[in-house]
Amino acid sequence: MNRQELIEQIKEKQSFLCVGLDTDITKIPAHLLDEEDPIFAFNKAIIEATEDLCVAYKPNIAFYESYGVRGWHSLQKTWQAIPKSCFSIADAKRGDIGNTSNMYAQAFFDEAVSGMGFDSITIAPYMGKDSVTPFLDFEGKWAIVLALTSNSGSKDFQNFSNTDGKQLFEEVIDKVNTWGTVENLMYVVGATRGEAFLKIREHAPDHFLLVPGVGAQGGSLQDVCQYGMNKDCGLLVNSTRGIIYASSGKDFAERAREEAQKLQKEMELELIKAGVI
Ligand SMILES: O=C(O)c1cc(=O)[nH]c(=O)n1[C@@H]1O[C@H](COP(=O)(O)O)[C@@H](O)[C@H]1O
Repeated sequence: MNRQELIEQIKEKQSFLCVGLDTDITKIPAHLLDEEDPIFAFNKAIIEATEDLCVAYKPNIAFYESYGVRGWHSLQKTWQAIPKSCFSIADAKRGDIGNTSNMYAQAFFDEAVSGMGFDSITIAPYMGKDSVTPFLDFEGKWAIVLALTSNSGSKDFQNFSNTDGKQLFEEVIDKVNTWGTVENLMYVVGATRGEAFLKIREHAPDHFLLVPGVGAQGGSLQDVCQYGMNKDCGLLVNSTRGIIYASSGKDFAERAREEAQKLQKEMELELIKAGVI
């Protein structure tokens, strides 16, 4: 999916919600455990219940690879079940020397080889240019680079500053900007970082930002929008546990839909407030 198509989806659905699919077999409703592939059965039900309310899905790869071959199967079926009108994110946080990054890109982007063709992948940029550009070389695909993350450990490195006061996450964005464009690069900025979005927008005014951390991690959607929204919206706000584990009973999909709908309604107001729709 390209940038224009993503913006159109946001306007049409009046939503910039990304539903995280971090599916933990110990947390899914007991009745699904009788299914041949409980993780996929859960994901399929969540996707069917939320696809008109969100514009993206983000399976976190750890929740699949931890089950070995069975997990990769569930992931592949989940990717196939994501509607083509939704942006798909392989949250894999990869990045290695160039030829290895190229193999990671193939694993998540090249359907003919791996059976999966995600639109995008999350990337840890610590190894620098040759670890990121192999993902950007895939036509029509996106690299979503970690900039300022939502977790408490983010300050260990990301806020490190040089003598001019420029922080590492700012340097990351300035440098990575020179490797790609607003058409194939996004940045991860945690919803828990509030006013830091002002600084992020100084460095990346037009890029889309993937924003995890609302819901279970307590980030504020209103703050994110106040400081981070641009004229095209420019935000994909993720919630995972707050949606997919809203209920552990037979009503899990309906309850997930209710939680997604609450966020969609709030997002609609923010899009109107910012003049995007
Ligand atoms: O790259 C990510 O998606 C990510 C970056 C970040 O800074 N913080 C963060 O929580 N995430 C991911 O976003 C999801 C958040 O899930 P919830 O806290 O349950 O909404 C998880 O899959 C995390 O791995």
